[in-house]
Amino acid sequence: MKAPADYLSHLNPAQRSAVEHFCGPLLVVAGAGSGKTRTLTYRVAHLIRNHSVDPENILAVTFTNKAAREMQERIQLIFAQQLAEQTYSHPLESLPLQEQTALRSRAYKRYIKPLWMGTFHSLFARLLRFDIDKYRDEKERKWERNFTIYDESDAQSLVKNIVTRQFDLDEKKFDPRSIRYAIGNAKNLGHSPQDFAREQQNYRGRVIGEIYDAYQTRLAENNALDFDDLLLVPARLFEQNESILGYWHDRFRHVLVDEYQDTNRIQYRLIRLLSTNGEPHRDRWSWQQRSIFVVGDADQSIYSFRMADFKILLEFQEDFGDGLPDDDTRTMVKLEENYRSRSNILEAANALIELNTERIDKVLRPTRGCGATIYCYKADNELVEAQFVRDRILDLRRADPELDWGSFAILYRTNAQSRALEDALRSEIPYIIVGGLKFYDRKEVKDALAYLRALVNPADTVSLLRIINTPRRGIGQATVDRLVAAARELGMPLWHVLQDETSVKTLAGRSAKAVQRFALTLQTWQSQVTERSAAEILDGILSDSGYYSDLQNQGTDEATSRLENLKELANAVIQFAEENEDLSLEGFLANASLASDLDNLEEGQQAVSAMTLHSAKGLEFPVVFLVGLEQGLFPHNRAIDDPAALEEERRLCYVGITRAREQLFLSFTRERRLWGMAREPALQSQFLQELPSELLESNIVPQRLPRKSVERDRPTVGTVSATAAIQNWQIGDRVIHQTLGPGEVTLVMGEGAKTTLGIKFPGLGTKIFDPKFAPMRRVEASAN
Ligand SMILES: Nc1ncnc2c1ncn2[C@@H]1O[C@H](COP(=O)(O)OP(=O)(O)OP(=O)(O)O)[C@@H](O)[C@H]1O
Ligand SMILES: [Mg+2]
Repeated sequence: MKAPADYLSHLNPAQRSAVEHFCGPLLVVAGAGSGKTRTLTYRVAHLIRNHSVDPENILAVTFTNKAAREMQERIQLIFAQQLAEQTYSHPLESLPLQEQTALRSRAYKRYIKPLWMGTFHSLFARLLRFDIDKYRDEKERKWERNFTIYDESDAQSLVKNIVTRQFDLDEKKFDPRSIRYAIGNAKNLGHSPQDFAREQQNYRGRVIGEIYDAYQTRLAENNALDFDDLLLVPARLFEQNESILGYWHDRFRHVLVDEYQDTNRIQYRLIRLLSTNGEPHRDRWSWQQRSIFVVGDADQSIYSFRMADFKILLEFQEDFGDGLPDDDTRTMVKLEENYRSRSNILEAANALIELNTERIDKVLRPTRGCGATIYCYKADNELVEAQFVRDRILDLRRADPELDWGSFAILYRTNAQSRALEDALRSEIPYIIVGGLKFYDRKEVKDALAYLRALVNPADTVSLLRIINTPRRGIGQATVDRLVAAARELGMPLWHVLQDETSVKTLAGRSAKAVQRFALTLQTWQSQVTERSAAEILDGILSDSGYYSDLQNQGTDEATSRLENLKELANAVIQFAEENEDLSLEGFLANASLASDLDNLEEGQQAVSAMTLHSAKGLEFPVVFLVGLEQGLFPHNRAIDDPAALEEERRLCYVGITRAREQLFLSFTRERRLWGMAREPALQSQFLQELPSELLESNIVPQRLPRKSVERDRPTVGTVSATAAIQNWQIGDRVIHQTLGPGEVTLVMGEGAKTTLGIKFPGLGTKIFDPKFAPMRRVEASAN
């Protein structure tokens, strides 16, 4: 019998029961901040420590790479502490620093390294590195294990290339972005190009089907996968090949998933296949020595636009408990205490989410006392709003030295909102944009990665094309076109054509020389790929290709900053090698393609975090600013007339509020400049009105609408009587709508009781209403 583990004392009884549950399926459902992620983390430690599960047999899925790192650190600490007790009979913290480091490193090697812990994409990309060579797509095409991962912009440029060059279509009519989106959706539904084509009714759809088909061909030619493939290919592989599924099923005896409410159908398929080996029914016996453990909160489901479906969470018990005795407590644990937020913040969050109709009621009690009142600030415009945020951060820091920059988060609905905030913060406050300014999306970083990819996987024509004349080396577009055409004609990859003397000789003398020099530089470094470290190769290829000197010659501030970014990329290569004991370029490249936006946020980094609400999931901060609470912005314009979408926006607001531990600021503006247009009047978000007014303090004059007046579906701006509604509406009439604010009638259809109106709201476009039911009144009749 092992001594009880200390870490169990960090858990409440419900959390503990979830951690101690050994075999079979288990669902933990609970509201925000109730310790779901903590429970999952401790469970991994417990499986290893108490049930002697080999870490190799554990697959733990996190929502971000950062979350995976945090969990690993926590588990590493638990085992370092255990090793300290076993080896020295002393607590870890009492040992000399050197011993502590040695024990941590032993814990890392023994327990963390063999664990498979990460996002769906990173875990299944890793799995494909073992087995993708056994996969065949519907056209019997195959991929090699050194495949390249195309991120979104690579995928888009491939689509663009097909649209404009291969199909000779007008980019304006066949927008590569929306076609890539359609392909992504088809893939997420598991539809092949053939399935897709079969469903199309019109010409455009059929053309997109052909583009999809060509896109797949090009991916296969380039030995590349896009992000969707990282999940779709393993799912198909498992279904194609029983023995491969059998192997991984046997390997991952314990599967754990965080944020299960945002799982999509493909992710679900993977989890289900791995846990059940594809068998429809599992009895108690078949669950022996294995488990599936998921945690989630349907109220925080915010990724439906990426096909996430919280019904997957609601169906878990039926799904995995099928064949087991009908006993709720065996397959579900509820956590009902919130450890994160001050009670007043939690109360506001609970009151808001209760307005959603599509939800299951939950209990979420505070464990912490009341904190500072939530403050709601009305600003004149987005610049003043940004100044408010900056000034509050500075004030709070001055007042409380314990608050470091990392204690603050600024959350907004759309990425574009960050600019004004950045401008205000820049000179005085260190900040990072989580998810917006993607390091790996910067041009110079992408160029450098393309060089590296071309070295590792010369078949990767997309990367080759990106760098063939970057920096300019006299290989003009006409030359590139000829080379590409030659590659098609000869049926060989572009890379071979570049090295093929006969083809190169057909080019004009100067171009031919430039091509030869370029090919030679690549060849030289290619031959070093296995011998030198990734950092040396990066430095070497950027020097020899002339990339560095080109930037140095430019001498501008921008070029300097690009050089700094490339230096930072070299740091990333080195850091990756150290952390993963992996010196290979392939390893680094896979990691770089997957680097989630959230990776910009490092543990303990001294900076204010600014990010979209979507990126904030799972995180917590002592002080949170939730900005831009304006109707049309948040809730987003697209959601206002769609009840299901509006509920998702409300969940997003719930996620935002529940990120705050101590203090919450809300703000909105009177006017806002959006999408580079003139300033437009803005109206406060309905979510502000839905929060209990007694929990808020604000600078708003006149007073906020009393809470009672915002009960759903009850018009409150004026009383709309039947007679008032049946009036002679005319184009040009001015109205006030309860949530959308002032507007002007631009369209009148029908008459009397059957009138329908089109009303234009500044900044929101035209909306169609039945005046009998719309919560609005006429304030000024048209002069006509
Ligand atoms: N039993 C506990 N005792 C004290 N603190 C706890 C306990 N359980 C969790 N916490 C703390 O509460 C906070 C929230 O925990 P955690 O992030 O695991 O919640 P969560 O349910 O995953 O939240 P979210 O829904 O936002 O993902 C963390 O700071 C965590 O350390
Ligand atoms: Mg969590």
